[in-house]
Amino acid sequence: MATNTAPPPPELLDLDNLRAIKLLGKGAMGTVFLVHHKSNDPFARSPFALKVVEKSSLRHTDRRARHEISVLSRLHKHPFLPYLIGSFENHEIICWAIPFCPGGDLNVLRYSQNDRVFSPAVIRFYLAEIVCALEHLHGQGIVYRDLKPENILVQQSGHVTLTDFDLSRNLAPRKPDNLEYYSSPEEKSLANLRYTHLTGKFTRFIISKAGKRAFNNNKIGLKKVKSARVSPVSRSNPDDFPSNERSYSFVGTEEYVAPEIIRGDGHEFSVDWWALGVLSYEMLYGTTPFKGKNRKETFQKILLGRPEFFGKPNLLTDLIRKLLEKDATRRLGYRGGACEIKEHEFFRGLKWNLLTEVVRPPFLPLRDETSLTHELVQRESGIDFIEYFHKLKLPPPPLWSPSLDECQHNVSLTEF
Ligand SMILES: Nc1ncnc2c1ncn2[C@@H]1O[C@H](COP(=O)(O)OP(=O)(O)OP(=O)(O)O)[C@@H](O)[C@H]1O
Repeated sequence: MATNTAPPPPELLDLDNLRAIKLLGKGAMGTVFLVHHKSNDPFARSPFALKVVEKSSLRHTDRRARHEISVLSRLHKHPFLPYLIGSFENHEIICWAIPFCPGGDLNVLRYSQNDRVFSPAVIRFYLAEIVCALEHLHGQGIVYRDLKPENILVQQSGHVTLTDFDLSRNLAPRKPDNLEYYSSPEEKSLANLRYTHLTGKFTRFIISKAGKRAFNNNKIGLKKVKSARVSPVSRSNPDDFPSNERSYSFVGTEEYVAPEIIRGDGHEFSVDWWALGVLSYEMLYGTTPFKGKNRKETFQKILLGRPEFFGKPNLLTDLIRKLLEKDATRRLGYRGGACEIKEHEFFRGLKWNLLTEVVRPPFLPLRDETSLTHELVQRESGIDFIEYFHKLKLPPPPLWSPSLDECQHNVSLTEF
């Protein structure tokens, strides 16, 4: 799927020459603008998205931003992944430009459907593209760790793009003839140290009576969580273990987080296949499979609960069941990676190499945003980017339209 040509070096953005046309969104880490080059592209015919992260006293925000930039710089124009157009850093901000996706995200799109679910044919299309994107990431040694509908954007063409790589991690590729994972003693002791903080908070609620019973009677080799601690620091430096086979960080998004992340067993690429199972379930039924009343209950369900399926079993429910296997080593995709998932019967007959050629994906953005952007620029409704950014330090403008407010948003676990 990826092109073989090396990407051109990302340009150093000239902020004085950029103009913010509108605010695209705001996440926990950054603010995303639609911008254009004032001199090279005065009519904003090729606008792009600019993610701006304010530097703060918390050093890890800067690190996460730089990590995201470094991951993006490694993604060579894959059809379902963004690439780095350019970046800039000064004493106040770190920002980087990526291609603009005018179709919103899969969460908003799902909420716009009747019954707030997608048909199996639509699910098949989106899953196929996401599998290709994850395959490419895993091939680069990147585990994504934040797959959720909000992070799947729709391009003008109707094809998808994964976004938001600040939770991703570099892992050493799996050794094919050594499928069992053993971490080095050094890594384990370092991970234990890092856990000390986070697990303290986490285990206090996860080790409830039911949890204790499960941990004691575990059938799939659950490691007992030490009465310990778990550290938010784990998220702060994605490169602490540059060539690990596993990561011990506690990251992800509550309803999407894999059991092995909660258990603290160490995790690797198959956490993305678990999240793919959760995503498939949500697209099919309009709700995630392990949603509880609160975080504690959600995590207990992830560890102990079985996903409930409605109606007759079919190829899609079979795929979901195999992705939602709690034992990572038995999960679809663990041994054979993306190939194993592509070979599932649900995708039978799909021409993987022709996915990008699909000219009528299930949904196309209603209006060509480029012409809308052009109009905004003509009316001079754009604001100078630097000025706009400084104004953000004042009380922020409303970020979401009423229709967006209706949507539930899955928020990444940034800190524990
Ligand atoms: N390339 C893009 N094209 C269009 N909109 C985008 C693009 N990138 C991001 N957005 C919008 O900006 C919002 C925030 O972006 P993003 O999720 O990358 O920020 P974040 O701070 O990393 O978020 P998080 O809270 O998940 O860590 C997204 O939900 C999306 O609506």
